[in-house]
Amino acid sequence: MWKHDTHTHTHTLPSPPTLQFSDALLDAKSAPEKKKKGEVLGQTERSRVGGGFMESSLEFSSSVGSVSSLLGRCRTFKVLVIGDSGVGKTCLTHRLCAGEFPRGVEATIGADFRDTSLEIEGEKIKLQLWDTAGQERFRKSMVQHYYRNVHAVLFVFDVTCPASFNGLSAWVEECRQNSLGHEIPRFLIGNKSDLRDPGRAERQVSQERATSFAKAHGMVFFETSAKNPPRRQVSRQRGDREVVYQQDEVEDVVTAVGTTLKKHKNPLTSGSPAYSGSFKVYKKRPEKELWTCC
Ligand SMILES: Nc1nc2c(ncn2[C@@H]2O[C@H](COP(=O)(O)OP(=O)(O)OP(=O)(O)O)[C@@H](O)[C@H]2O)c(=O)[nH]1
Repeated sequence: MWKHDTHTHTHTLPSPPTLQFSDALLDAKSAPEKKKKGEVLGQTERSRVGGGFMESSLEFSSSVGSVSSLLGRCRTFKVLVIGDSGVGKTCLTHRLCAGEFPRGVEATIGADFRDTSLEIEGEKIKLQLWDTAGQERFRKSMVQHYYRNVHAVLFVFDVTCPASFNGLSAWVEECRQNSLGHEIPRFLIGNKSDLRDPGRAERQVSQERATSFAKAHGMVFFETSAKNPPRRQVSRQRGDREVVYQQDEVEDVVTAVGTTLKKHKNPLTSGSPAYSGSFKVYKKRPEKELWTCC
Protein backbone atom coordinates (compact mmCIF):
# COMPACT_ATOMS: atom_id res chain seq x y z
CA MET A 1 0.00 0.00 0.00
CA TRP A 2 2.87 2.33 0.82
CA LYS A 3 5.38 2.54 -1.97
CA HIS A 4 8.76 3.91 -1.03
CA ASP A 5 10.61 5.19 -4.00
CA THR A 6 13.51 7.45 -3.21
CA HIS A 7 15.54 9.68 -5.40
CA THR A 8 17.50 12.86 -5.12
CA HIS A 9 16.49 15.97 -6.98
CA THR A 10 17.49 19.60 -7.28
CA HIS A 11 17.75 22.11 -4.49
CA THR A 12 14.97 24.29 -5.81
CA LEU A 13 12.03 24.34 -3.49
CA PRO A 14 8.50 24.58 -4.76
CA SER A 15 6.46 27.36 -3.30
CA PRO A 16 4.12 25.95 -0.70
CA PRO A 17 0.71 27.56 -0.76
CA THR A 18 -0.23 29.61 2.25
CA LEU A 19 -2.97 28.02 4.27
CA GLN A 20 -5.74 29.60 6.20
CA PHE A 21 -6.54 27.12 8.91
CA SER A 22 -9.88 27.59 10.50
CA ASP A 23 -10.38 24.18 12.04
CA ALA A 24 -8.65 22.44 14.86
CA LEU A 25 -6.72 19.27 14.25
CA LEU A 26 -9.83 17.14 13.85
CA ASP A 27 -9.29 13.42 13.78
CA ALA A 28 -5.72 13.30 12.60
CA LYS A 29 -4.88 10.14 14.44
CA SER A 30 -7.72 8.24 12.82
CA ALA A 31 -6.16 8.77 9.41
CA PRO A 32 -4.08 5.58 9.49
CA GLU A 33 -7.28 3.60 9.42
CA LYS A 34 -8.05 5.12 6.03
CA LYS A 35 -4.64 4.09 4.81
CA LYS A 36 -5.51 0.54 5.75
CA LYS A 37 -8.61 0.69 3.64
CA GLY A 38 -6.58 1.76 0.65
CA GLU A 39 -7.75 5.34 0.58
CA VAL A 40 -4.30 6.74 1.29
CA LEU A 41 -1.43 5.87 -0.95
CA GLY A 42 2.09 6.94 -0.29
CA GLN A 43 5.09 7.67 -2.42
CA THR A 44 8.34 9.18 -1.33
CA GLU A 45 11.00 11.32 -2.80
CA ARG A 46 14.08 12.53 -1.06
CA SER A 47 15.99 15.70 -1.41
CA ARG A 48 18.93 16.11 0.86
CA VAL A 49 20.27 19.60 0.91
CA GLY A 50 22.71 21.24 3.21
CA GLY A 51 23.99 18.10 4.85
CA GLY A 52 26.80 15.81 3.91
CA PHE A 53 29.38 18.46 3.27
CA MET A 54 32.48 19.20 5.27
CA GLU A 55 32.12 22.76 4.08
CA SER A 56 28.45 23.25 3.57
CA SER A 57 27.13 25.89 1.19
CA LEU A 58 23.40 25.99 0.79
CA GLU A 59 21.23 28.11 -1.44
CA PHE A 60 17.67 27.79 -2.53
CA SER A 61 15.09 29.72 -4.44
CA SER A 62 11.80 29.22 -6.18
CA SER A 63 9.26 31.06 -8.25
CA VAL A 64 5.57 31.47 -7.56
CA GLY A 65 4.37 27.94 -7.09
CA SER A 66 5.08 24.98 -9.27
CA VAL A 67 3.07 24.54 -12.44
CA SER A 68 1.52 21.41 -11.07
CA SER A 69 0.42 23.21 -7.95
CA LEU A 70 -1.22 25.93 -9.97
CA LEU A 71 -3.02 23.29 -12.01
CA GLY A 72 -4.20 21.76 -8.80
CA ARG A 73 -2.54 18.42 -9.39
CA CYS A 74 -0.46 18.42 -6.25
CA ARG A 75 -0.28 20.63 -3.24
CA THR A 76 2.99 20.91 -1.40
CA PHE A 77 3.18 21.60 2.30
CA LYS A 78 6.18 22.57 4.32
CA VAL A 79 6.49 20.56 7.52
CA LEU A 80 9.05 21.68 10.07
CA VAL A 81 10.73 19.04 12.23
CA ILE A 82 12.19 20.47 15.43
CA GLY A 83 13.50 19.20 18.75
CA ASP A 84 16.69 18.82 20.75
CA SER A 85 19.84 17.46 19.18
CA GLY A 86 20.00 13.68 19.20
CA VAL A 87 16.29 12.95 19.55
CA GLY A 88 16.27 11.36 16.11
CA LYS A 89 14.87 14.01 13.76
CA THR A 90 17.15 12.96 10.91
CA CYS A 91 16.46 9.26 11.41
CA LEU A 92 12.75 9.90 11.70
CA THR A 93 12.48 12.01 8.54
CA HIS A 94 14.64 9.47 6.74
CA ARG A 95 12.37 6.67 7.86
CA LEU A 96 9.29 8.70 6.93
CA CYS A 97 10.56 9.50 3.46
CA ALA A 98 12.83 6.62 2.53
CA GLY A 99 11.23 3.86 4.56
CA GLU A 100 14.43 2.84 6.28
CA PHE A 101 16.65 3.69 9.21
CA PRO A 102 19.76 5.52 8.03
CA ARG A 103 23.22 4.36 8.92
CA GLY A 104 25.94 6.68 10.14
CA VAL A 105 23.94 9.85 10.73
CA GLU A 106 25.76 13.05 11.51
CA ALA A 107 24.67 16.23 13.23
CA THR A 108 22.43 18.25 10.96
CA ILE A 109 23.84 21.59 9.90
CA GLY A 110 21.31 24.09 8.66
CA ALA A 111 18.57 21.86 7.31
CA ASP A 112 17.99 18.75 5.25
CA PHE A 113 14.92 18.49 3.08
CA ARG A 114 13.10 15.32 2.26
CA ASP A 115 9.82 14.85 0.42
CA THR A 116 7.14 12.31 0.79
CA SER A 117 3.97 12.18 -1.25
CA LEU A 118 0.67 10.60 -0.48
CA GLU A 119 -2.56 10.29 -2.31
CA ILE A 120 -5.56 10.90 -0.13
CA GLU A 121 -8.97 10.36 -1.64
CA GLY A 122 -7.74 11.14 -5.11
CA GLU A 123 -5.62 14.15 -4.24
CA LYS A 124 -1.84 14.05 -4.31
CA ILE A 125 -0.30 15.76 -1.33
CA LYS A 126 3.40 16.38 -1.04
CA LEU A 127 4.96 16.93 2.35
CA GLN A 128 8.28 18.65 2.32
CA LEU A 129 9.92 17.76 5.63
CA TRP A 130 12.49 20.20 6.93
CA ASP A 131 14.86 18.26 9.18
CA THR A 132 16.37 21.09 11.17
CA ALA A 133 19.52 21.24 13.25
CA GLY A 134 18.99 20.62 16.94
CA GLN A 135 22.25 22.21 17.99
CA GLU A 136 21.97 25.92 18.51
CA ARG A 137 25.28 26.69 16.80
CA PHE A 138 24.12 24.97 13.59
CA ARG A 139 20.72 26.61 13.44
CA LYS A 140 20.95 30.18 14.65
CA SER A 141 21.56 31.71 11.23
CA MET A 142 18.74 29.64 9.75
CA VAL A 143 15.84 30.08 12.10
CA GLN A 144 13.99 32.68 10.06
CA HIS A 145 14.14 30.39 7.00
CA TYR A 146 12.82 27.49 8.99
CA TYR A 147 9.66 29.29 9.98
CA ARG A 148 8.82 30.94 6.71
CA ASN A 149 5.59 29.63 5.15
CA VAL A 150 5.38 26.65 7.49
CA HIS A 151 2.21 24.57 7.24
CA ALA A 152 2.74 22.10 10.07
CA VAL A 153 5.27 21.37 12.81
CA LEU A 154 6.53 18.09 14.22
CA PHE A 155 7.97 18.46 17.72
CA VAL A 156 10.25 15.51 18.40
CA PHE A 157 11.58 14.26 21.72
CA ASP A 158 13.30 11.09 22.87
CA VAL A 159 11.09 8.99 25.16
CA THR A 160 14.18 7.76 27.01
CA CYS A 161 15.44 11.27 27.66
CA PRO A 162 13.34 13.50 29.94
CA ALA A 163 15.68 16.42 29.21
CA SER A 164 14.59 16.38 25.57
CA PHE A 165 10.97 16.38 26.72
CA ASN A 166 11.59 19.28 29.09
CA GLY A 167 13.25 21.07 26.17
CA LEU A 168 9.97 21.10 24.25
CA SER A 169 8.84 24.28 25.97
CA ALA A 170 11.75 26.12 24.41
CA TRP A 171 10.74 24.86 20.96
CA VAL A 172 7.18 25.98 21.54
CA GLU A 173 8.54 29.35 22.57
CA GLU A 174 10.69 29.56 19.45
CA CYS A 175 7.57 28.96 17.36
CA ARG A 176 5.84 31.78 19.20
CA GLN A 177 8.78 34.12 18.71
CA ASN A 178 8.67 33.38 15.01
CA SER A 179 4.98 34.24 14.84
CA LEU A 180 3.76 30.72 14.25
CA GLY A 181 0.06 30.86 14.96
CA HIS A 182 -1.87 28.19 16.77
CA GLU A 183 -3.81 27.55 13.58
CA ILE A 184 -0.73 25.74 12.25
CA PRO A 185 -1.18 22.02 13.01
CA ARG A 186 1.31 20.66 15.55
CA PHE A 187 2.28 17.07 16.17
CA LEU A 188 4.25 15.69 19.10
CA ILE A 189 6.46 12.71 18.33
CA GLY A 190 8.00 10.61 21.09
CA ASN A 191 10.80 8.78 19.27
CA LYS A 192 12.99 5.78 20.24
CA SER A 193 10.12 3.77 21.65
CA ASP A 194 12.19 0.66 20.92
CA LEU A 195 14.33 1.69 23.91
CA ARG A 196 11.43 1.79 26.34
CA ASP A 197 12.33 -0.09 29.46
CA PRO A 198 9.76 -0.47 32.22
CA GLY A 199 12.62 -1.13 34.61
CA ARG A 200 13.69 2.47 34.05
CA ALA A 201 10.21 3.92 33.73
CA GLU A 202 10.87 6.67 36.24
CA ARG A 203 13.80 7.85 34.10
CA GLN A 204 11.81 7.84 30.89
CA VAL A 205 8.98 10.02 29.62
CA SER A 206 5.64 8.43 30.37
CA GLN A 207 2.95 8.38 27.74
CA GLU A 208 0.60 10.09 30.19
CA ARG A 209 2.99 13.02 30.55
CA ALA A 210 3.46 13.33 26.82
CA THR A 211 -0.27 13.09 26.15
CA SER A 212 -0.99 15.77 28.68
CA PHE A 213 1.67 18.09 27.17
CA ALA A 214 0.24 17.48 23.72
CA LYS A 215 -3.26 18.29 24.90
CA ALA A 216 -2.13 21.47 26.62
CA HIS A 217 -0.45 22.68 23.43
CA GLY A 218 -3.03 21.55 20.91
CA MET A 219 -0.85 18.81 19.47
CA VAL A 220 -1.57 15.30 18.29
CA PHE A 221 0.71 12.81 20.05
CA PHE A 222 2.46 9.83 18.48
CA GLU A 223 4.96 7.47 20.02
CA THR A 224 7.12 5.59 17.59
CA SER A 225 10.58 4.41 16.66
CA ALA A 226 12.54 5.43 13.62
CA LYS A 227 14.74 2.40 14.16
CA ASN A 228 12.34 -0.47 14.65
CA PRO A 229 8.86 0.18 13.32
CA PRO A 230 6.79 -0.74 16.35
CA ARG A 231 3.79 -2.91 16.62
CA ARG A 232 0.57 -1.22 17.68
CA GLN A 233 0.89 -2.34 21.23
CA VAL A 234 4.06 -3.29 23.01
CA SER A 235 3.95 -4.92 26.40
CA ARG A 236 6.94 -5.26 28.63
CA GLN A 237 7.29 -7.08 31.89
CA ARG A 238 8.07 -5.03 34.99
CA GLY A 239 8.50 -7.35 37.92
CA ASP A 240 5.26 -9.30 38.01
CA ARG A 241 3.40 -6.53 36.23
CA GLU A 242 2.89 -6.18 32.49
CA VAL A 243 3.26 -2.64 31.18
CA VAL A 244 1.54 -1.85 27.91
CA TYR A 245 2.59 0.96 25.61
CA GLN A 246 0.51 2.15 22.67
CA GLN A 247 2.73 2.53 19.65
CA ASP A 248 2.35 4.17 16.27
CA GLU A 249 3.99 3.35 12.99
CA VAL A 250 6.03 6.16 11.51
CA GLU A 251 3.78 6.14 8.45
CA ASP A 252 0.88 7.01 10.74
CA VAL A 253 2.53 10.36 11.30
CA VAL A 254 2.78 11.13 7.59
CA THR A 255 -0.79 10.07 7.02
CA ALA A 256 -2.06 12.16 9.91
CA VAL A 257 -0.18 15.25 8.76
CA GLY A 258 -1.29 14.80 5.14
CA THR A 259 -4.88 14.19 6.12
CA THR A 260 -4.95 17.19 8.41
CA LEU A 261 -3.48 19.50 5.79
CA LYS A 262 -5.73 18.19 3.06
CA LYS A 263 -8.79 19.22 5.01
CA HIS A 264 -7.89 22.84 4.69
CA LYS A 265 -9.11 24.08 1.35
CA ASN A 266 -6.64 26.82 0.79
CA PRO A 267 -6.70 28.86 -2.38
CA LEU A 268 -3.97 27.68 -4.72
CA THR A 269 -3.16 31.18 -5.80
CA SER A 270 -3.03 32.74 -2.41
CA GLY A 271 -1.71 36.20 -1.88
CA SER A 272 1.41 34.77 -0.38
CA PRO A 273 4.67 36.03 -1.75
CA ALA A 274 6.85 33.63 -3.68
CA TYR A 275 9.09 31.55 -1.51
CA SER A 276 12.52 32.77 -2.28
CA GLY A 277 15.69 33.44 -0.48
CA SER A 278 19.14 32.15 -0.03
CA PHE A 279 21.38 31.26 2.78
CA LYS A 280 24.81 29.90 3.19
CA VAL A 281 26.17 27.85 5.99
CA TYR A 282 29.89 27.67 6.46
CA LYS A 283 30.48 25.24 9.23
CA LYS A 284 32.67 22.27 9.70
CA ARG A 285 30.69 19.12 10.14
CA PRO A 286 31.63 17.55 13.43
CA GLU A 287 31.47 13.97 14.44
CA LYS A 288 28.02 13.11 15.68
CA GLU A 289 28.12 13.49 19.41
CA LEU A 290 27.25 10.30 21.19
CA TRP A 291 23.79 10.62 22.67
CA THR A 292 24.35 9.90 26.31
CA CYS A 293 21.25 11.37 27.82
CA CYS A 294 19.99 9.66 30.94
N1 LIG B 1 17.33 3.11 19.31
C1 LIG B 1 17.01 4.14 18.54
N2 LIG B 1 17.96 5.03 18.19
C2 LIG B 1 17.60 6.06 17.39
C3 LIG B 1 16.28 6.25 16.91
N3 LIG B 1 16.25 7.35 16.16
C4 LIG B 1 17.49 7.86 16.16
N4 LIG B 1 18.32 7.09 16.90
C5 LIG B 1 19.74 7.34 17.18
O1 LIG B 1 19.85 8.59 17.84
C6 LIG B 1 21.02 9.29 17.42
C7 LIG B 1 20.66 10.68 16.94
O2 LIG B 1 19.83 10.59 15.78
P1 LIG B 1 19.63 11.81 14.76
O3 LIG B 1 18.53 11.45 13.84
O4 LIG B 1 20.90 12.18 14.13
O5 LIG B 1 19.21 12.98 15.76
P2 LIG B 1 18.83 14.50 15.39
O6 LIG B 1 17.69 14.88 16.25
O7 LIG B 1 18.64 14.65 13.93
O8 LIG B 1 20.14 15.30 15.85
P3 LIG B 1 20.67 16.74 15.30
O9 LIG B 1 20.95 16.60 13.84
O10 LIG B 1 21.91 17.01 16.08
O11 LIG B 1 19.61 17.74 15.60
C8 LIG B 1 21.68 8.41 16.36
O12 LIG B 1 22.71 7.68 16.97
C9 LIG B 1 20.57 7.47 15.90
O13 LIG B 1 21.05 6.22 15.46
C10 LIG B 1 15.29 5.27 17.30
O14 LIG B 1 14.11 5.32 16.96
N5 LIG B 1 15.72 4.26 18.12
